[in-house]
Amino acid sequence: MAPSIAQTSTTEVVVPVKAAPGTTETKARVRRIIDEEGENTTASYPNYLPVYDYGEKYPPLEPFTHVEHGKDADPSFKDLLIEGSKIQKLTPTTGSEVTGVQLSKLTAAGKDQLALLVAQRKVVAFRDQDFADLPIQEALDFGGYFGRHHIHPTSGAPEGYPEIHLVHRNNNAWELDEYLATKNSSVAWHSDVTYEQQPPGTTFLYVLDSPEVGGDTAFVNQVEAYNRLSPALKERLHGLKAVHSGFEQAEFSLKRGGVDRREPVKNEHPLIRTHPVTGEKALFVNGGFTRSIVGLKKEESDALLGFLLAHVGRGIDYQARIRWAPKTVVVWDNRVTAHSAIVDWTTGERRHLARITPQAERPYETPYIPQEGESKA
Ligand SMILES: O=C(O)CCC(=O)C(=O)O
Ligand SMILES: [Fe+2]
Repeated sequence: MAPSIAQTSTTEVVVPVKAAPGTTETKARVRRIIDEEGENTTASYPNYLPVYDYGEKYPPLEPFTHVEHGKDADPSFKDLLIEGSKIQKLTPTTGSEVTGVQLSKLTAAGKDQLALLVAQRKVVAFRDQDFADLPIQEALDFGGYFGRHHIHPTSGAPEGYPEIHLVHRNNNAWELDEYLATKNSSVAWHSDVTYEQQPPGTTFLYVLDSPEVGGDTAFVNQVEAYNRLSPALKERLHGLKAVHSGFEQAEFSLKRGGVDRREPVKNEHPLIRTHPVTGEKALFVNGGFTRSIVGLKKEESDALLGFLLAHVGRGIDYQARIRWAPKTVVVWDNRVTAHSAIVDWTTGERRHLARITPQAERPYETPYIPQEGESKA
């Protein structure tokens, strides 16, 4: 029977392993899903099937200077939204869909404009892309323009390309049942790997296989989530920091027999972060990794964080939901959004996506300034 991939509480992928990790033979440590499916795998992109290398251990990430290309961008978008292309808003505040643009053909100016457009719209779906058909290294070279590649500590990757994070399920039905036995919903809002000191910015997810119906991805706009707060609460939240932790993800992975390729870390980030390109402020908390608010007692922290996460989670009036048509590449700004897979298909169809995750600046905040019409009282 084909293996199934279990989902962590943060929707990151964990390997299903039958053998204990940490054996000494290097060869035995590498488990390749295609080996288990056999050469007759029905994956459209077998080169993207996940490999988990138990032998690999990476040193801690070093700080680096992030170059934010969105700052250099021409706001006319003339090198991105070229003649014949079409852009359409998905909702008034959040998300756009573009046709008639081939991302892989963009010039440097076009890529700068891509970073700007994504910062403004938060998430943009590009249809009819050749991305998945490129050699994996070319896709990585493209993504590397936007920042240093993040290598995920626990997820599977295509063989030889640890910079690619994979989402892969091919026998969803029982897994969803198992998941829903203890949870009411599969929705798990998160921003990616925010436990890192420099979490990702402009991020790419492209589809390799997807169910005919279902398995969409939802994105919520955390600038809008911030804007909706009262001036009094905004002012109070400024200056506060929250702890973001990767320990639970690592623990979960190991418990399931998966890998942990780097020692887990915690980092403190401002609760309200400023986007370096738009100057917008965003509520920077997420259910995947934000654990507590620094300086508050436990009950206070739990209550405030609980309110903020519930606020983001019910923001259907500032979300966009992307349907994965074949050859779609979704680009989003992880600094100002959270997202969740929607695990709603029970047909056993394969869902297989690849993520390229350039890291960005260390989150920073700028002081609270009342918006026009806002008074603190
Ligand atoms: O499966 C999805 O729709 C989203 C997966 C995810 O959270 C990610 O790749 O960052
Ligand atoms: Fe994610």
